Amino acid sequence: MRVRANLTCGLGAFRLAAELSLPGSGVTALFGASGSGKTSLLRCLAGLEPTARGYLEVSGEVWLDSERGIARSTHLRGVGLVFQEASLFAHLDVRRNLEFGLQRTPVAQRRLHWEGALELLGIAHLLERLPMRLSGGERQRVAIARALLASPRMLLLDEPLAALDQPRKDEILPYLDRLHRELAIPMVYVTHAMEEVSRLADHLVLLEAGRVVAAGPLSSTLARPDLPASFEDEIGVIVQAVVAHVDSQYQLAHLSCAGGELRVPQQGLKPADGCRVRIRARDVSLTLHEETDTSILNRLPGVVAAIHPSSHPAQVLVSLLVGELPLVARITRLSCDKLQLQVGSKVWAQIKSAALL
Ligand SMILES: Nc1ncnc2c1ncn2[C@@H]1O[C@H](COP(=O)(O)OP(=O)(O)OP(=O)(O)O)[C@@H](O)[C@H]1O
Repeated sequence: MRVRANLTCGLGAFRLAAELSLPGSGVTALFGASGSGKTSLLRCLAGLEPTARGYLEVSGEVWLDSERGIARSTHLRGVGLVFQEASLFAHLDVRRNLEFGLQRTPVAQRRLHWEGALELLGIAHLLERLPMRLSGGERQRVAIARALLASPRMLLLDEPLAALDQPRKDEILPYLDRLHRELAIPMVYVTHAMEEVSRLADHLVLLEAGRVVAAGPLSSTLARPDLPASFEDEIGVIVQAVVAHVDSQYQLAHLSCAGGELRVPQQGLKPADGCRVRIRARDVSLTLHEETDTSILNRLPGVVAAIHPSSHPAQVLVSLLVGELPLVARITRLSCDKLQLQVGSKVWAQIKSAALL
């Protein structure tokens, strides 16, 4: 199961040209600045863009092949769409909105059933409410459930959290996490919020001016030192970790990961919980010996794997291996020379900030 695409489309002066190979399940994030073409690409996948040309194959089915005159319409592609504003029918209660999703798919082709969708999105208690009596987060959960009840072959989400304030985002993110774990269909998630990408995505596509400038598994793509300058602040790694224990006196969670132990401010985690941590290159500094007289808690021994130029001539990006954990540090070229760093140098990575996602 894969998504293979080689798409172009022209919208006024803007031209999208995207070649992609995405996994057949899990979340692919389309990330890029405003106007980079994220929504246009999503619309091409959905069959909503009449100027789309090229080739698109999803899980072995050809949805678009301009050379062979194939252009499957949106409703035959079987995509679920969720937009920034939940487009529920205002005059229908939640139950009838959901039934609308369900009725779009014949019984024999239904893969997610009523109870399953209600449970997955935590909306069973909302069935009798009208959309105007739901919070923004609840509305989006209903919109996602409605899209899923149509048993789509691909779920496309266009900035589903962008219209929500932070508490509503925090309310809905755990449900998106569950979708991600429990659904076996590809999900494509458009956002310009790196926190959402880091938390939810398995695969990342970076777009700039209508082009794919990098694509691949989330952490290795973000760790690439050759990302265009506009993405340089995002360079770093996403670490998979497990809570080893929680220090209740200092409210720190001790996390075990491939590189050793990390300590991060506790956020309701329990021992054995899995979590993700984002460590940006700009938050990692290097020393030759372990510095113990420092406020920085997270200090890990590693070996320099590569040194790359950065988009600013004053800086370099140093790729490290801390045990089996790759890390990237952005330091000045001057410091790199002063510490005489080279491939194989032993260093201590000081992590100034590790964001729990
Ligand atoms: N129908 C249209 N006609 C002309 N230009 C369009 C049309 N739709 C989009 N564009 C242009 O195409 C470019 C890409 O737009 P798109 O919405 O795909 O970007 P985006 O990355 O999703 O941006 P944002 O994050 O702001 O939503 C923009 O410059 C936009 O102005």
